[in-house]
Amino acid sequence: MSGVPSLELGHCVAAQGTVHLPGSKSISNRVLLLSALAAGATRIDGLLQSDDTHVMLTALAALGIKITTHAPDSVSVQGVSRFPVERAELFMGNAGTAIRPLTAALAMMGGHYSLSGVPRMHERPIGDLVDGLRGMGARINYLGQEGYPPLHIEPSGALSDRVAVQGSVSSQFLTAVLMAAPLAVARSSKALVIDVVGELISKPYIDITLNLMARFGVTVQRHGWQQFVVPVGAAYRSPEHIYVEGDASSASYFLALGAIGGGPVKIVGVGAQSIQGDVAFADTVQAMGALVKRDAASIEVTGIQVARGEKLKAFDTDFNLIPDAAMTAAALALFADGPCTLRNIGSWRVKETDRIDAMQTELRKLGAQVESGPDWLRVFPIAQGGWRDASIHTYDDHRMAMCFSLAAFGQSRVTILDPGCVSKTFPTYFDVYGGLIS
Ligand SMILES: O=C(O)C1=C[C@@H](OP(=O)(O)O)[C@@H](O)[C@H](O)C1
Ligand SMILES: C=C(OP(=O)(O)O)C(=O)O
Repeated sequence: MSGVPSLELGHCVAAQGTVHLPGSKSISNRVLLLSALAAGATRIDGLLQSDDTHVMLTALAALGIKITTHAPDSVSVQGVSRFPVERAELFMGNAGTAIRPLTAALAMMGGHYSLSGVPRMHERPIGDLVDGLRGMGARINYLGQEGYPPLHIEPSGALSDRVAVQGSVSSQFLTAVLMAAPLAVARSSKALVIDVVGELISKPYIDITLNLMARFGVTVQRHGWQQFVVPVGAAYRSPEHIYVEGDASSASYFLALGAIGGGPVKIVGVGAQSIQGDVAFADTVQAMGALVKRDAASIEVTGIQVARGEKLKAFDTDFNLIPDAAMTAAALALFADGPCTLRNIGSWRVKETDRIDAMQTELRKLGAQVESGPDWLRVFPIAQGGWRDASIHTYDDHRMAMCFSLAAFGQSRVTILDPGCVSKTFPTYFDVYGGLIS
């Protein structure tokens, strides 16, 4: 798909089949970094192969980490207590899960590093993380605009045993400090107390972080969402083998396809035992009227209304806990029986693009009435005869491309521009999609 300027989607009436999900982006990038910082070697299977994991793998290799590839989705990482390479310029693409945790780890480890990304990455805030790290003694300078990458990191003196991190712009700042914390604990021989300032968003991603840190031998003491303590003696130990479960955000497109395309669509790789918050998107499609069956590691959706010629039920929902899968709900709203409101999604404005503006602009092209505010979006379904043919801009945002593939179930001709942008998290998305629809 890479390099293809556009993809015209045929009109679809049905979706049915089984999808084997690619590995979770959030888990893959966390596990890669934790393996690099752990005593011993870790074999990782089910690793996501995409732009976001590619930049993390490339950065770790540039830092001197030994990575052996067994198969495209299987690597072994030899952990270190200090990165062997003490001077490096690292390119982080547009991967929030790479640049933010690596910034914290590099700031606490010593060495001279610069981190940069694609132009959009230089518009995505990192100031709250840098302020927190500077507050504990790290030396970080901005190479461009204050508050945004690119950054330069220098070795610091003693690090304090207390750090405050703002949680209201991105949970990735807290994740970054948590994952790097054992490095600070090792240097100071004191527990590290992390205070969260402001209302923490996207909380389930912190659960992923704590779960994986525990699998690498570090148990964080947690006081609600306000304070986290990483104890004296905390040090990562390899669990030897980690299997990465399927990506729950990627699952959302297929859950939605099952709902609007009749199904059954079975998604293998995430299920009731998933550690990812985005599996809760199955509750959204269920509340909209689809039939959902959950097993430990799979979910099956049947769009029972489609057979009855009914529409999906409208919703008015706070999506703060699942900001990525929430975009799929905005696309599903086109097929609802009334206006659908997505609330508490302000973080959309600082992701791959301003997703509130982008969604509004592109949904309107199809004929939908859309309203929005600083942190909300309301989508009115498109009535019979109201659909318009449209070329959908994707703003280099993988989720825009994947969400708008659902519009092929409407009554217009839909063309996705720059479909290759799905390579950020799901390079084979349109092949998998093509195998389900008819
Ligand atoms: O920690 C993570 O793996 C992620 C956290 C979320 O970001 P925010 O915390 O910025 O909402 C999410 O949108 C992103 O795709 C992945
Ligand atoms: C926000 C996203 O990515 P990132 O990890 O770059 O923040 C996303 O994948 O929707």
